[in-house]
Amino acid sequence: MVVTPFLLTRRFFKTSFYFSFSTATAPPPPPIRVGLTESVGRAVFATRRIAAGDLIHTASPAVCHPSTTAPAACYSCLANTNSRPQQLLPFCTQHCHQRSKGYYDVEMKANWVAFDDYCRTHGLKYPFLVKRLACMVISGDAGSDTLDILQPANLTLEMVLQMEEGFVLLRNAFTKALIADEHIAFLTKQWYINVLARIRINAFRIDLAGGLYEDLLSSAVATVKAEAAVGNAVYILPSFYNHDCDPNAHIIWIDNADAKLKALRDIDEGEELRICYIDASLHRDARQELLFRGFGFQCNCSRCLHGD
Ligand SMILES: C[S@@+](CC[C@H](N)C(=O)[O-])C[C@H]1O[C@@H](n2cnc3c(N)ncnc32)[C@H](O)[C@@H]1O
Repeated sequence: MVVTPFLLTRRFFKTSFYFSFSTATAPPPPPIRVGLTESVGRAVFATRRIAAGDLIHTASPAVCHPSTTAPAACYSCLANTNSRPQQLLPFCTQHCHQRSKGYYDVEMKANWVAFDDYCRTHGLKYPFLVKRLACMVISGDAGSDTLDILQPANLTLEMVLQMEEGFVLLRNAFTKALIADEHIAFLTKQWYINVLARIRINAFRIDLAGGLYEDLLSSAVATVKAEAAVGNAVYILPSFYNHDCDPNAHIIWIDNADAKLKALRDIDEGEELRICYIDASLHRDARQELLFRGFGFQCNCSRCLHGD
């Protein structure tokens, strides 16, 4: 595999603070770099040897949203709110309440019954992430180009047609709430479809390991098996990790939507870091089918190539 350097754009620097080397007190940069490959687009590579079990880096979501079946999840960070004071709900702490104020106030101005019904009737979860991002853009908490750097999914005409209905309902909710035209100028059908196409490939389903973490060294499998997802999130740097059915890294969540990327085994300098997007214990055909339906690619990892 030939690797060429990947030019990090200004936007990437803005959204991924782990690559900022500006101050003497800043934590050391993570031992990785993003490079371009011939066969799978961009990929993450180790810049030094990483030992099994090491924390490679952490990442905060660019956008996240609790699932409708997780009423106890903090509306901001997805942590469990069960033991929090009533007045803080739907947030877990004053900190989450404060940092979400901008987009939450925007969201509270609109009536979401029609939009939420549309999502529920069609069993859709990703439009909630678009709604959250749209509120963040309107409040100034995020740029409308936040996810542009991520790889988009190839969409069928049927998918686009279904998205159009969601777009109309989202835009109507804002216009009926009298949000000024100039604040929703970004919210075009094309923007909505572009964002959803990126979310489709790059969103992670969040299952919190909580106190069970010590038992979860192989939690790449454990997390995809768990049924009770607290929500979904999109990250920038973790989105550059490619998939492998025998991964050398995994992504886990302990108490909230902040992701931890950990090494599953010793990794050499220059080696590509890959995580598993699905349940690696499935047989080859089932894995291939899931990856093709969910992410639109035929897996070229060595397990699949060897028919394992
Ligand atoms: C989350 S992105 C990973 C980063 C991506 N390579 C990029 O350039 O942004 C997932 C996409 O990477 C590619 N990919 C990841 N793992 C792959 C694999 N095992 N085999 C083939 N393509 C893969 C597919 O195009 C997939 O849709």
